[in-house]
Amino acid sequence: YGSTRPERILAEVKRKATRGDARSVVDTIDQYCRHQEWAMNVGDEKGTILDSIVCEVKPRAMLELGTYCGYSAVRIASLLPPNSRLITMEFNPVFAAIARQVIAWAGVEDKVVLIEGPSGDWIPKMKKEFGLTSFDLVFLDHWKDCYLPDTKLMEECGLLRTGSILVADNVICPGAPDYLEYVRGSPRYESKYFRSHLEYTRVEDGIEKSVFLG
Ligand SMILES: O=C(NCCCCc1cc2ccncc2s1)c1cc(-c2ccc(F)cc2)cc(O)c1O
Ligand SMILES: [Mg+2]
Repeated sequence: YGSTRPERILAEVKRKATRGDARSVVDTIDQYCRHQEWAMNVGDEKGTILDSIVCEVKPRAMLELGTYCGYSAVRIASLLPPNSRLITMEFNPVFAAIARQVIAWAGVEDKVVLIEGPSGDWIPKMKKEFGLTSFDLVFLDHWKDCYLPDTKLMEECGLLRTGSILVADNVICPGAPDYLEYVRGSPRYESKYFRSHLEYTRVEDGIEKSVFLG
């Protein structure tokens, strides 16, 4: 019977990573996905860029769109200051179920809230549901053609404040051309491209960091 790739990643984490050690969970997934089977985690190279931005911003309230197996949620949560929280959103219930277990194994479940469902449904509800005023940092790593509409929706719902930072994965591969054009062309954003590679490959990819100017 065929297990799914996320199930095989979880099995590897339970076999090789130390419970409660977020770093070992991240390293185990990177090793597995580099040497056994590729998977769409942000990965070690782009992950280091993400880490530096999380450490610089020290977000109290952070949103991740696209959880997958929980790799970046664990990476981010392990760097969050006390009393801060990552809300991570996953559309696919199979991915969400695996991610919950990966997040628990890493011992970061008290910093992470995983919500299931489509971003378009959730974004308008988030202020009320979570008693939020705005997000300090948003990591976009979900459907690439949703980056732009969801960014506009977050603006409309007042989830971004002057200084809120958007970090977008995969702006080259698979690519988010309409999103890039928007954040780079809009006077309401100050955008910067961090050149890197598609996770576990030599293919060019990159991360776009965009500061909302209000
Ligand atoms: O699609 C990607 N990631 C999104 C998965 C969609 C998950 C969603 C989450 C969610 C939450 C709320 N509302 C709606 C949605 S939809 C993705 C794909 C590649 C890639 C690159 C080269 C390839 F040859 C093949 C795949 C690499 C990456 O780093 C990715 O992130
Ligand atoms: Mg990605």
